[in-house]
Order: sequence, then C-alpha cells, then structure tokens
Amino acid sequence: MREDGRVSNWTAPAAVAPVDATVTLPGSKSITNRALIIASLATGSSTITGALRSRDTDLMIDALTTLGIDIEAAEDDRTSLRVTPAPLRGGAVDCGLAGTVMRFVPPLAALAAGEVSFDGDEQARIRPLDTILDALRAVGAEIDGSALPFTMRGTGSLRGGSVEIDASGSSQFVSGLMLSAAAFDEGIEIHHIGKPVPSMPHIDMTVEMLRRAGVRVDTPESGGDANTWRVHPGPVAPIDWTIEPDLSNATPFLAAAVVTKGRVRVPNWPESTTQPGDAFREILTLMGARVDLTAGILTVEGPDTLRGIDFDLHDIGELTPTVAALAALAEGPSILRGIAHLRGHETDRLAALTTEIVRLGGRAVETDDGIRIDPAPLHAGVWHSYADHRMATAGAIVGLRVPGVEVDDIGTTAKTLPGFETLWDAMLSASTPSGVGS
Ligand SMILES: O=C(O)C1=C[C@@H](OP(=O)(O)O)[C@@H](O)[C@H](O)C1
Ligand SMILES: C=C(OP(=O)(O)O)C(=O)O
Repeated sequence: MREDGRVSNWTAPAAVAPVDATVTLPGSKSITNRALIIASLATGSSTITGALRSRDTDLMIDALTTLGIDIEAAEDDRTSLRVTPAPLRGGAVDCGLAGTVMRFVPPLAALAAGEVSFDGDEQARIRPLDTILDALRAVGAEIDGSALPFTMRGTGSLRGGSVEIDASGSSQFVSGLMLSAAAFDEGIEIHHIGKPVPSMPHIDMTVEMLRRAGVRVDTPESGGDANTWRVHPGPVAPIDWTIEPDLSNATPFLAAAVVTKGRVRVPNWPESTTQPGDAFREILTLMGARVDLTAGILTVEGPDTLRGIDFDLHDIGELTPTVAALAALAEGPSILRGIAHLRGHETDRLAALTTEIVRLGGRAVETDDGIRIDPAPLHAGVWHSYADHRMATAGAIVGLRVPGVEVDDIGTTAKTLPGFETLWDAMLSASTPSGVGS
C-alpha cells in the first residue's frame, strides 16, 4: 500500500532458473469454514487444528462471534481454534467478498433470536444470493431483500422442510442450506431443478463433514432421489477437526514448476479428499507435466513442451484462473468448458481472464460456457486482479515467464492466502543457484 492509500502494482518476479522448491500450504478455506459452521451447532466444544487464517475465514469467525458463538484461538497458534456453541443472537455480519460467508451464514442466522443484518464488499452485492434467500423464506425465515445488503428477523428456530431450488449458479446454495439444517425443526429436503449443479466435490465435502459430525444425510448417491439432498433433524456432534492444506491454493505453486520446467513439491497432500484441487493432478498430466504422489508429497515436474488442454471444469471451477494462466503459456490451443457459473464468482472470471490475457498480447475469447485460448507471445503490462485472489495469482504465474508483468492488487490474495508474495518469493529464492535449497 502506498502512503496516499492507493494500492501499488506488484512486479511479478520472472523466473531466472527452473523452480525447485518445497512449498507448504496453510489450511483449506472450504474445510475451515464448514468446520466453523458445524462446530457452532454442535452439542459441545469442538477444536479445529490447522485452520486457515485469511480474510474469508476471519470473516466467518467474526460472523459467528457476532451471533454469539465463542471462538478462541490458542495463544501461541492462531490456526488452533476452540469453538463453543451458544444460543444464537442478532447482530451485523460483514461477508466481505466471501461466498462461503454470504451463503453459509444466513441459514445459521435464521436460527438466531433477533435481527441479523448482512452486507459485504461492493462486488459482493452482485454475487447471486436470491436462490438461497428464497429457499430460506420458503422454509419459514423472514428476510428483507434478495441480495446483499439484507436483514433477517429470527425467532430462535426455523421450521425447515422441503424446498425446490435452482442451484445451477452455485453449489454453495446446496451446501449452505445443508450445513445448518440438522438444527431446523424438520431438517431440510432440497430438490434441485435446472441445469447441473457445479462444483459437486464441494457438496460431497459438505455431506462428508456433516456425516462425520453424526448428522444423517441422504444424497442421490446414497439411494435418495436424483438431484435431492435431505438432512435429517438431530444433534450435531462436537468434533476435533484437522484441516487439510488448501489444494486450490497449491495450484499456482505447482503451475510454477510447469511453466519454468522446474520441480515443486507440496507436502501433506491428502491421500483421499473432496477438495477439487486434487483434480489438478489430472490436468497437469494432460498438459504434459510429470506428477507423482508418494508418501503424502505431491511432486510436479514441468514438461519441455506445455500442451494446451480441452477440459470441462464444471466440477472444479475454482481452478480455472490457474488453468487459464497455464493455457496462455501453452504451445497449443485450449478450451475450458462448463464454467458459465464463474461469471458470478469474485468477479466475472471469464471476462476478467480473457481481458487480461488479451491485454498482454494473448489470444483468448469468451464462449457461452467458458474460454478458448490460443497460443501467442505475451508481453509486459499490468495484469488486473478485480479484487479476485485467483486472478492475482494467475498474474503471478504468467509473470514467471513474461518479464515485466505487474499485478495491480496482489494484496487481494489475502482472501484465502495472506502472505502469498512471501511464499512466492521464498519458492523462487530456494530455486536460484545461490538460494538455500529446500
Ligand atoms: O463450497 C465451497 O467451499 C466452494 C464452492 C465453489 O463455489 P461455486 O459452486 O459457486 O463455484 C467454489 O468455487 C468456491 O470457491 C468454494
Ligand atoms: C469462488 C471462490 O470463492 P467463494 O468462496 O468466495 O465463492 C474461490 O475461492 O475461487
């Protein structure tokens, strides 16, 4: 930040040698914020070890604290949390730009005795929210408004029951309703109507975590009806959660190995996971990289020729900015499909990615449901972040290969990965011939 309060550009470091580093990532945003909600409804105190501390998770902690939940961090470790539930009360919730806060907290707030007002960043006010607010109204909540800002008036309980929604805009509508539904009088039965729901692994994550806390959940996969999820009312068990590293946040670092013909290792990679970032292994392999997962260490080695890719990212849309940055540096054309819903992410990511790639001389066009990127030499210039953490990290990837790329707001990475620049610099300095190897 400059003295006049304006954000100065960050010159993305260009790689002077193949990257060769081990990068340890902090906890997953999606798992941390689910654990916080589930713990808030439990019958006793839960602990969360390895929680992500970032803007999105701190907003979640603040929101829950406002509603009356007691959340204490260990004195010597901010990533170790103890969450003690309490009767929910009214207050004012800031959602920032966090989809998980604006979609996961309202169903919980519907159980508060009192008025809860919600607002967020200017860009958050245009993110889709009406689907989940309409669903909550249909099961008994009193809500003014259909986007941020809005206000809920709670009585301390919610009827719940059966509801029909179109969740094709975001899986978070389904996850949000399910996460608090064990505390609704009748639980919830969600019938999705419309185009397929994106980001299904994130719904699997919700189901798996709820079941771990003893909540009964029926899904299409467990013998329920197609496009229907049912959460039965009942107690939520306190759990000692251990949070996996954020695999989506690992992708820019793994991409660094790919674009510099180097090698990056990420330790603590889970053997099995519902995180969509795990699918990056398949994408990297298709693009020509060597990928190995042994004893919990994922190692990626960059190829001599980076291939383009034709891939449906519907289930793993969160990875698109990283994949698009790789595609812009690849030697063949790429088509990224199935991601129309990214127009409602932190920014319209399809417009943002095509605009920024073209700004640097690349060839990218938006399609109905994605982006087509063709090979072209890129040049120096400013890469705009649009307050989107993953746009910022995509700019950093491009900058490794294209000297003179300046990212206009690298600080926006604090949404899910504060200290991104420090980690990025450490990866690069560990890789230079005079650097301290790791
Ligand atoms: O539930 C979650 O934790 C998330 C679900 C996905 O949202 P969409 O289904 O809106 O893409 C994902 O993109 C987001 O980053 C996190
Ligand atoms: C879409 C994302 O975030 P959110 O949880 O705000 O939807 C993301 O992190 O890529």
